[in-house]
Amino acid sequence: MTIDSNEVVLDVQGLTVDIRTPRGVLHVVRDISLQVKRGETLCIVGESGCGKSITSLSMMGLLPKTATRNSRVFNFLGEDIARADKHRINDLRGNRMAMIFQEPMTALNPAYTIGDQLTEHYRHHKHASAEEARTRAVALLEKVGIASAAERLGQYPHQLSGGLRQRVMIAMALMCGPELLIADEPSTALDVTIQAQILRLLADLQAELGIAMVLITHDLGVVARIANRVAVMYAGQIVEEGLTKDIFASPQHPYTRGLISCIPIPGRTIPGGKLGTIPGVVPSLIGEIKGCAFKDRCASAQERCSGEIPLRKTALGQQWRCILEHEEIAR
Ligand SMILES: Nc1ncnc2c1ncn2[C@@H]1O[C@H](COP(=O)(O)OP(=O)(O)OP(=O)(O)O)[C@@H](O)[C@H]1O
Repeated sequence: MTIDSNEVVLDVQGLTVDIRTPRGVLHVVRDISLQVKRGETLCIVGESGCGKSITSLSMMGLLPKTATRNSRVFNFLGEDIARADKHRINDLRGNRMAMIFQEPMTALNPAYTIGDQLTEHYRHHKHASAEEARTRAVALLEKVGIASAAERLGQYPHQLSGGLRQRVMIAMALMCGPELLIADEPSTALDVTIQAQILRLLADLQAELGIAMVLITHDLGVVARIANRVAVMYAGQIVEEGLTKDIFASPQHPYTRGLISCIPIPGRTIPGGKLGTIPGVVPSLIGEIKGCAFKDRCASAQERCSGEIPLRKTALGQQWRCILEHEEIAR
């Protein structure tokens, strides 16, 4: 299929999300900007608790009631969805944008058959007959690699293995032909061989259908395998962003360097023969973070890291937030 790879499907500028809790307000997402183009996979990567899931839920309009979202720009296919009403968001969700969750059992209803769950949304959004919806459901189950698809329609989620349930979730997300697919740690709950199959399947479907995909992961190995671009999140901010090949070849932010040093890369010699770790924990998200959020864990931090942190860019579009010069950062 012909893909206009310059068409921006999702354009988010200056997104902030605060969550009210009994302990105080958590500033979970702090002024982030992201764009995803048609036919592209953007991976958002970072440690647990850095705001990846809340970022993805905000894109789908699925934030908890205790959350407040603000943004300068929040466009989906050129439409300002920050101002769209509930009815419009419901219409877009599941129809033109879809989400795959980490644990399919939380998204699948145990009381309904796979067939009912696959077809209900489609019939509602596409005004399709039961027969049309069934035909599409069988075709999609086959597409995601499920054998005896027609018979599977009559089964309940608990009758399927974890890997099959995740395939059903992917089929369900694709039923209405979405233009944006958001996958939040889609393979984390599965065992390693099934993980690889699910990621391969997602990558193949994304390429074949030309969908814009946002993949949330804490695993840089996953990023290396399927992302075109990567956004590294830390404490609610994007600290580095760029093409995957550039980020792996020349990571600029000390946090990105730390993450990369934690994974085995073929052909790389590891100093001392041991993979790295990043000591310390993510800072509290309550209150303001002065200067660089990573400074307390950064081996290269200096006094000026507590001041204003500039956004730097290469000519090729890689950007990062760090005040230190290249030669000041510990290798
Ligand atoms: N409903 C909620 N109420 C209160 N705090 C929340 C809620 N949802 C998320 N948080 C907090 O927001 C922060 C970011 O959470 P988020 O789930 O986005 O992180 P994450 O990077 O996706 O982590 P993980 O990889 O563990 O899912 C965390 O501190 C989390 O505890």
